[in-house]
Amino acid sequence: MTEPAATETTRAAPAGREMIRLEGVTKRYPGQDAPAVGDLTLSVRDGEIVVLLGPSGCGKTTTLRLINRLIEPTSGRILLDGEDVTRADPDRLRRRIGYVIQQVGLFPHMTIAANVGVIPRTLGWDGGRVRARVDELLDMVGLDPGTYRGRYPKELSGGQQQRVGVARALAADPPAMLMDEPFGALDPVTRERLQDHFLELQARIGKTIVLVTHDLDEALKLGDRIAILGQGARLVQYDTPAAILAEPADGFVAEFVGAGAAMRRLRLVEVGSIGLLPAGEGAPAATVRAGQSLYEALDAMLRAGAETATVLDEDGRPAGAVSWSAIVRQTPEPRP
Ligand SMILES: Nc1ncnc2c1ncn2[C@@H]1O[C@H](COP(=O)(O)OP(=O)(O)OP(=O)(O)O)[C@@H](O)[C@H]1O
Repeated sequence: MTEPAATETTRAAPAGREMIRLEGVTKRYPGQDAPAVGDLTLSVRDGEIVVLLGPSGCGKTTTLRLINRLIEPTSGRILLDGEDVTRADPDRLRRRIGYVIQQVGLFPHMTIAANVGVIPRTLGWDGGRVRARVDELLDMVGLDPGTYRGRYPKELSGGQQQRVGVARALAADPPAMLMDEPFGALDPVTRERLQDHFLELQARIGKTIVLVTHDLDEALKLGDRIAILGQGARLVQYDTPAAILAEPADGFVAEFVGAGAAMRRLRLVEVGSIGLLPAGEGAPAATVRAGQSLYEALDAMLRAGAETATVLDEDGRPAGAVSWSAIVRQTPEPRP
């Protein structure tokens, strides 16, 4: 029996035009023998989230900061929407690229509204327009403008400050956004919630995003594509989360994705995308929605002590069933 090819729960990488391109980019810090970034070529398409993933010190942050020229390359070219920005005015460039960092970096003595409005004010927008934009942005990141506009950063939780950081980065509606460990400083529950919110937001605004993390699960969850970097920002593999888990390019990547790659892959495959069995009679012990992942189906089965789970369609009606053995067949061994 042939089953339809499984689809990923993550959004397919948009096939759009190239928005960011690094071309043979090298960065050598003074006094360092090896370059922090050595001859890196990387292309990011319009509207996709690319995650830079790799061990500590491999050059992720340096790569990110080269894109908005907080760090100047030793050699190579960086293109934004086809334009060589290596010689562009850095201030103008940074207005076209939002930047979000782990420590948020809000101005402590300024209200939330003033923080979010920094760039529009530098651009000379009038007061009314800045205010309207600030309220729109706070709303967009899930903070009630009436409640938060006049507060100071220290009066907000870490997660709320992070949302303000994102609002500020989006203020001038830049086509691209750079995010350096944006959820790194948050507790696990807040981090999960903000990641989900971030994906919902991105589904609406479709920015081109380069995000740095050293957390594999974060990379798998957020990335349309993941660039796995080795020392000196050597591009070891650049592919979708599912492809990286299924076919690690070499021993370095295999070790990085580690044991658990097959389990992690289950999170990326939708229940509804594998061939379903007919739904059984009577009340099901375990149920799962078609849009949930095989991981969640397995979890429901384990909790119910059942070997199958009934799959419900959007209206909550049984659409079929998924079995333990069908899930096992969907999970090929990663290549050694
Ligand atoms: N300003 C600097 N001067 C000299 N060397 C630097 C400077 N900044 C970074 N480096 C070196 O460049 C290399 C890459 O650093 P970078 O911060 O880009 O790595 P990273 O992958 O972001 O690391 P982490 O995950 O630990 O933040 C490291 O060896 C680091 O010590």
